[in-house]
Amino acid sequence: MAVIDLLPSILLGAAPLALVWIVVWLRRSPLPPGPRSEWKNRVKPGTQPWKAYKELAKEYGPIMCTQASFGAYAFVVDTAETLVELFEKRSKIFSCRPRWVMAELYGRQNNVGLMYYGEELTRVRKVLHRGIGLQAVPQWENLFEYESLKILSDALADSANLLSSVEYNIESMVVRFTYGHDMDDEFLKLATKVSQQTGVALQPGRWMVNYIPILAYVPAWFPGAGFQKLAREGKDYYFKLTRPPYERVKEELSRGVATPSFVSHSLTDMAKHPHLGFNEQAIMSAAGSVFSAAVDTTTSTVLSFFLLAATHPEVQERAYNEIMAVVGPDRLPALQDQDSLPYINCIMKEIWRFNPPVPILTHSPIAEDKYLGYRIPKKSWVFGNVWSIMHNEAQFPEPDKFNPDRFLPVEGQPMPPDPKDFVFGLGRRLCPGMNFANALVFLTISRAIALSEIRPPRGETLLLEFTTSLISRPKPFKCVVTPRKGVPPELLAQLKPEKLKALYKTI
Ligand code: HEM
Repeated sequence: MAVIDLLPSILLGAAPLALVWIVVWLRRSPLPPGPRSEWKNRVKPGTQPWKAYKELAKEYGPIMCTQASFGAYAFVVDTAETLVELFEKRSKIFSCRPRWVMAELYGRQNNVGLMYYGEELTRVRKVLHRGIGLQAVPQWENLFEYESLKILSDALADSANLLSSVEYNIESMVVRFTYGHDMDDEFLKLATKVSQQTGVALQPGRWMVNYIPILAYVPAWFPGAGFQKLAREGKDYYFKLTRPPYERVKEELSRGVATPSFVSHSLTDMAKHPHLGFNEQAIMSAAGSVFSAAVDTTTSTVLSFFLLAATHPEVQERAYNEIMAVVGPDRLPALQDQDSLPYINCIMKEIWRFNPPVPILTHSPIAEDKYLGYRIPKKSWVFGNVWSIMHNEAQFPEPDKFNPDRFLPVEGQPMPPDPKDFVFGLGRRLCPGMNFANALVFLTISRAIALSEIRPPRGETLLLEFTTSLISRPKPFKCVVTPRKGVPPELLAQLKPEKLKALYKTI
């Protein structure tokens, strides 16, 4: 019998199935409300999208569907409650990253920040937790001590170059911590190049392959497949940045001459504690991710401190008085003092609230889910608008005012949300370097206040403006850093190059 003769029976048999499918499809929950196609008119390129989303959320509510392109939906979450519900309470579902095929071709899936949810991510995050988590912080106390003093010493010596010196010092510290070596120019050039390339790979709307993943299989010689050549080049750069420094530590460790570092500790742990399940690829990925994750975010925080301190001298005075009352004039604040310095902690929270270094978190669900009766499809993009949550007028009155007092307890009044619960992310993607960053930022701020005064250049008014980028930081500004009057010379002497050199040797 010919197939054509069977066609009526096949169609008849398939009809009920098709009917069931159509009914299920029609009865699906709706998508959340949102501006859809109008979205592009409401979020102007080059302006901070987190502010536009905040305005849109006033019309559309705590979760809105902004756009859909090639079947991928994008949602923006605007309230603390919804973000905690999705990213933290349902973190089993919402802990993946959206698919960026171009970033995969660039080899960036080895970078933890972009890695998809799964076994490999769990393993790499375990390596990171052991190496940079809370229990690892005391081991690196001398590194933080050194770094906080070096940043201040350079700021006092040449405040005109504050922005570049802060960034350079943080870069050097991260390399020293990760591999136990001093950073050289070649590493810095490579890291800068890799970071630019990652930015290019992630550019929204630029790569057709992000929308039509099958294009990833088109060979490089095929007309129009120039992206393959770029991606190959990007992959080679990433390899050069992450493999040789790792191999060098491994080789030094085998000869017993490795300086303590994240990599040397992790390799030692792998050999001594097989039950941890570490492997070399996971250690190399973890180490290769630290630089990009740590430098921009920490630099943003320290620069925000200098800008906000310069524009708020009264905050510096109150913090100085607290340090004098708790620590006294004869020594510098140390990590152990943090819990006894509530006002300094309020300043840190307010800096992170005022300009969260990562204003928007990007997660993706591994399965379809429902929230408030709305459907959130699998693999969609879910943006957590941390900036908006940190500028919610109900919880943070006058949100555009820098006011550390808002975090001091007032009898009978509820405390506002702690910015640290949001600006470091949530759930299974929570920043593993949070305690590391906290230690460095606390020492840098408290020591800068104890030893110096930070002011705008004479006759100038500083603007509190921040960049529009994945990691937002203050726009270029100038401030003047001078030694505080009356500080005992022995304390200021700790900033001298020879003293710093001696401290560096103890790390
Ligand atoms: C003030 C400084 C910092 C801030 C504000 C910050 C913030 C963040 C945020 C928001 C995320 C994404 C979380 C999410 O998607 O939910 C993240 C991820 C990450 N951070 Fe940090 N971070 C800082 C410093 C550091 C430092 C010092 C390190 C390392 C020493 C570090 C290592 C990482 C890594 C490896 C990831 C990727 C984790 C993953 O995707 O699973 N961060 N950080």
